[in-house]
Amino acid sequence: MQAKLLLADGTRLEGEAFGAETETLGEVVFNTGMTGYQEVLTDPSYCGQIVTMTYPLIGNYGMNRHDIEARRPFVHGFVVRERADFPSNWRSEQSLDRWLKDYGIPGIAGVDTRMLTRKIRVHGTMKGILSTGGASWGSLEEKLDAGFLLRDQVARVSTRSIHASPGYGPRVVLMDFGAKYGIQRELIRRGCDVVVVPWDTSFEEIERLGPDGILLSNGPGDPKDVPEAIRTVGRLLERYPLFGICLGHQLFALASGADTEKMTYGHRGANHPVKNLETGRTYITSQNHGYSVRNDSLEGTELTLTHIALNDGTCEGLTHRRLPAFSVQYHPEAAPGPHDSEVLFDRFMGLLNGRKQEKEGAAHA
Ligand SMILES: NC(=O)CC[C@H](N)C(=O)O
Repeated sequence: MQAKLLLADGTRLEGEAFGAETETLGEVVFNTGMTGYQEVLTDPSYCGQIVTMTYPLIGNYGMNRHDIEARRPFVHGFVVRERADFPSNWRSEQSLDRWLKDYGIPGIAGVDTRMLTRKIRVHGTMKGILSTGGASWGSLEEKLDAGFLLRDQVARVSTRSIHASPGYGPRVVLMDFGAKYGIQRELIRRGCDVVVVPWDTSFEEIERLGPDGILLSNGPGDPKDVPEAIRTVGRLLERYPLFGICLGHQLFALASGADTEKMTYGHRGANHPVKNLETGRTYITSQNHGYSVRNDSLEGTELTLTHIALNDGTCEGLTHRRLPAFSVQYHPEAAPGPHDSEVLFDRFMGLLNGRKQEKEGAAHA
């Protein structure tokens, strides 16, 4: 079956259909990871996006239950140069094609992904429509014109109810804006008592859960699309130790008076160099974002720029000067990606334990 991908600038790409037979509209973005397509497909931050992989062969190690990052995928479509029909790996349980079919996600293969990526690098990410159901170019043009990109992705991907992973360590309320499992895994590995709450949980409700600290998760879309969450974060910040990751980092910045902006084509891949300005060390990081905190908006706030991207100088990390709160734009949970930055979870544990001891000290005094 033939598949068609039409971009907002009029570019028409034809290829071979795989995955589900359907039609989907989304923001066309590219990811440069050589491996990790399974973690990419299941990262809820891709909700509403059609992802192009720049690595030319995708699907060769199949799909397994262990490497998924959320209860289901939210990505809208998948674009590859060549897909592997016969995966070969001892962990593989299913082919990429079968898995995409099961979740109703369309894919297109045989596309010149280098040309597509260069286009996005120059003109920026753009709206596109992908059809695997035999639609005509004319009907796709109409639908692309009339269709619009989602703005309510966080509400679509966040958990609907509060749930816990009990532990004996400090209690962390994880605000789920589209959290990857990797974040919870890192907290549980450190013994935390994790309570996951929906993105729009009120300050009062979080307070009733008695947290020792707050983790703001990654998530899809423009951080300014969730103003109620920004207000809640502003109040939590004054009260609890806090760690923000990716979208969580952007919400922390907005709640502290800084500003964010859309990037031309963003950072999506597993080898983005980031420099820690405090130590001078450079880390290789996993990233997936299309917005960033404006460095020039930090003046007049209580935030200090702690990390920058070495490719373009954009903001990758912040610390609050008065409060025990910090954030990074990249993914320390590293799924997919290098494990360089796991230490950030230890830094957060340091803040949590400090607070727990303070509380216990007060109770015994
Ligand atoms: N992975 C994320 O949390 C991404 C944050 C935000 N949606 C962005 O694209 O910048």
